[in-house]
Amino acid sequence: MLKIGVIGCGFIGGQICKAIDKGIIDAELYALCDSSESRVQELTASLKKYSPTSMTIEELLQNVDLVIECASQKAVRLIVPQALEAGRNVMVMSVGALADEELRERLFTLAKQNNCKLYFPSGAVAGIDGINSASAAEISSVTLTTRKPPMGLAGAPHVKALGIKLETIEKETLLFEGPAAEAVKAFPANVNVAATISLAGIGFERTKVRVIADPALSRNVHEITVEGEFGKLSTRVENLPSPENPKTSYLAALSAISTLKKILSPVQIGT
Ligand SMILES: NC(=O)C1=CN([C@@H]2O[C@H](COP(=O)(O)OP(=O)(O)OC[C@H]3O[C@@H](n4cnc5c(N)ncnc54)[C@H](O)[C@@H]3O)[C@@H](O)[C@H]2O)C=CC1
Ligand SMILES: O=C([O-])CC(=O)C(=O)O
Repeated sequence: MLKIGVIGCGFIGGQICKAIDKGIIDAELYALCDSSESRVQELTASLKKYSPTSMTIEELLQNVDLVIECASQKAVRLIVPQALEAGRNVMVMSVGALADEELRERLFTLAKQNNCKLYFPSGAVAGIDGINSASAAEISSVTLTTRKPPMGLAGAPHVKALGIKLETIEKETLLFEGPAAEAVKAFPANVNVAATISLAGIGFERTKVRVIADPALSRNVHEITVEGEFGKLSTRVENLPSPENPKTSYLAALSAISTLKKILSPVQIGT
């Protein structure tokens, strides 16, 4: 049975572990790692079937078949190269880290050299399947418009750097417009989806992103528009935010669970 190690025991990590524990994913939950040991202990206590071992990153990488990163972009830089060098397959949630071209090339090269798989779930958006298909021909433009309740953008470097007072925003306000390469640095915990879209489509420089704070919203809304030789594609999701971490949408955790099911299934549906 596939041995899984989860790095990051927050909302997404918790949902993945609970899905394995309930038997929704036919794999063994072997190890957990978090910079906060109390998070590991709380999550372990909530499980019924498995009692995964709390490990350091180095121990975890030596003991599992599949490493799941659901921690932070910083953690991707630290963990994923080591995991690939150790010959492990890796699922990455903090995809924004791959806006760094040097890191991206290094990870893709290591995956190839070590015969490993790197998985990037669709996350909180719909339409990655269509972008994948469309990219088999020319794509001329890709735009992501992300709207979140203002406090769902709290702590973002862009918000801090510009001194934006999110609590005083009274109407829909455009906070950022620019390439995905800049968006994922400006909002590292809000638009990882822009990185996934860039990887699937036309890259981090040509993918355009708009981030809007809207006090009228209670959901995280992501709209994608793609034009190319295939025609035009538009998607819109209205995501319920996680009650534990309002920056993250529930769909993002479900996409990780769904990707795990796909990895384990002999039947593959969708691009
Ligand atoms: N690809 C996508 O569509 C989406 C990606 N994300 C990203 O996925 C990641 C996880 O999201 P959530 O579960 O909502 O976050 P969370 O904040 O609920 O949990 C993250 C956990 O990782 C731990 N952590 C952080 N850095 C670490 C490190 N270097 N080593 C070990 N543990 C570390 C934290 O202590 C925390 O327990 C975040 O980076 C988030 O931005 C979130 C939503 C959508
Ligand atoms: O969960 C979401 O709505 C999107 C998100 O935070 C991200 O892509 O980083």
